[in-house]
Amino acid sequence: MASAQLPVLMIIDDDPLITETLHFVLSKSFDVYVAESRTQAKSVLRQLDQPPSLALVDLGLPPVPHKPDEGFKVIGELLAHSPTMKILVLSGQNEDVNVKHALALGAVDFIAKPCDVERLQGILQNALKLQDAELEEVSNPTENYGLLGESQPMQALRKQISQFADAPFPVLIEGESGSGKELIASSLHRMSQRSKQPYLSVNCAAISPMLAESILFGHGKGAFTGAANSHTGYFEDAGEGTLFLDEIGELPLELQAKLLRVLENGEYQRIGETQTRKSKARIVAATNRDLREEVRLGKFRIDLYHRLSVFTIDVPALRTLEQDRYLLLEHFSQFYARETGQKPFTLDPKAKQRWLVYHFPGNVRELRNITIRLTAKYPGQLVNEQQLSSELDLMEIAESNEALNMADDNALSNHAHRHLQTEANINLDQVLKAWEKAYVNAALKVTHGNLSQAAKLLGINRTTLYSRIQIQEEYKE
Ligand SMILES: Nc1ncnc2c1ncn2[C@@H]1O[C@H](COP(=O)(O)OP(=O)(O)OP(=O)(O)O)[C@@H](O)[C@H]1O
Repeated sequence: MASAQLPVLMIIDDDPLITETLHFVLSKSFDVYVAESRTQAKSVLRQLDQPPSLALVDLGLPPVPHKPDEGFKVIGELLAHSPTMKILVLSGQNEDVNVKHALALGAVDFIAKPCDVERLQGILQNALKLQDAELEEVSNPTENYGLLGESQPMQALRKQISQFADAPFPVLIEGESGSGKELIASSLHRMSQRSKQPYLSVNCAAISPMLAESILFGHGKGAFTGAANSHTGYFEDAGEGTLFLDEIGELPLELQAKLLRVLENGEYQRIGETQTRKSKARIVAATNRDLREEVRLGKFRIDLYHRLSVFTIDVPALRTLEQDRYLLLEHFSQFYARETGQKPFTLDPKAKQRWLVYHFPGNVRELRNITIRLTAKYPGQLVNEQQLSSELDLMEIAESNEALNMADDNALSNHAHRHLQTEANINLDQVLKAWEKAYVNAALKVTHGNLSQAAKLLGINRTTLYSRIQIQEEYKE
């Protein structure tokens, strides 16, 4: 019998040998749920009363088990479902680039297969302990409601929060994953005159579309099969407090109409009842999608978008917060050292430089996770640039290539610098050939294979282009 007291752990892996063994061993300490694919994981999540505290995720999952893409998507979806979940990657596909990308997406750590079960137990217990400490920190934030940062965009953000806290309109919070939207929603509540009233948070991505209406608005007795008693919904439970609708872009279209009505006049009905009720709750919504684009695609109602977006808070991405990256590092390295009974690590000057130019695609959540790993690996030690780089996402190089301005010497040399730091065994000839090939192919694509035009585009003559293509072909063979 699964005990309600045990923390919930979800294992997502398509290898039955792994899932069965882990289920057997870990069931003593965890309430274990297993899924073999991303689709199955979603349906298991929807059946659970409370989100899992922990997840163990394989990267290569069906329908493309030889690639990490499904695993990457699972990480995003799990965090969308429950932002405080601790996700560990358990993977045989431990090429650096994959593992680091998974970490940047929000996983706390990775464990290479085959894994030592005892070590795994320890890692899971440790993640759980940190999660408890983090939840406690959020419920007891000291200054600024836990929102750290002194940079100009953070100061502007705080000002906006205090301006909007008591405004009689909903607030829409837009920002990348891990940038602090949930923290901002709770700050809006705590700063408002409603702070003594309930603060309820519902993740629209996490509720089944079938049950969403009942969850939000409640139902009357006998409203549908299985509705033995009447039930209040979130709007009712929130009373005069704040209702935070996270991932609002995921709300089914039919419910968007009902939400619009509540926003317009506060009115709603429980399913199966004719009595109209009034909600006095303040609505705060958040999204990491571009809602204007969702409107354009017909997935989000334009009238609802206009209602929600009267007051919009645009949360800055961590990479735009300059020295805050360092301030957050200091804060979290102290925090995790304290929580794990270790001495904090410190970055040496070069590592510090690297930290300050890193892109942080997963924002503050990624920063926290990097800090957790560095605390575990280098307690009380000085971390050098190479040690730090091996914790950072390599895919940023691929992305930064796109934004590279060839005319800008600095951008090029920064790019080269990062490339050298993050990839072992670079061969300059191969790098240059790869660039040449990319340009030649692009020119041929743009000109639909017309050699003369492609040569013109590239600023070389036709025969030179022809011989370069031949060299490339020979090189390929
Ligand atoms: N400015 C900040 N100061 C301190 N902690 C922060 C800050 N911003 C974010 N965090 C922390 O980073 C983590 C991610 O933040 P949060 O869950 O609020 O992000 P989010 O934008 O809601 O992400 P998602 O879209 O994935 O749900 C949390 O642990 C949060 O406490």
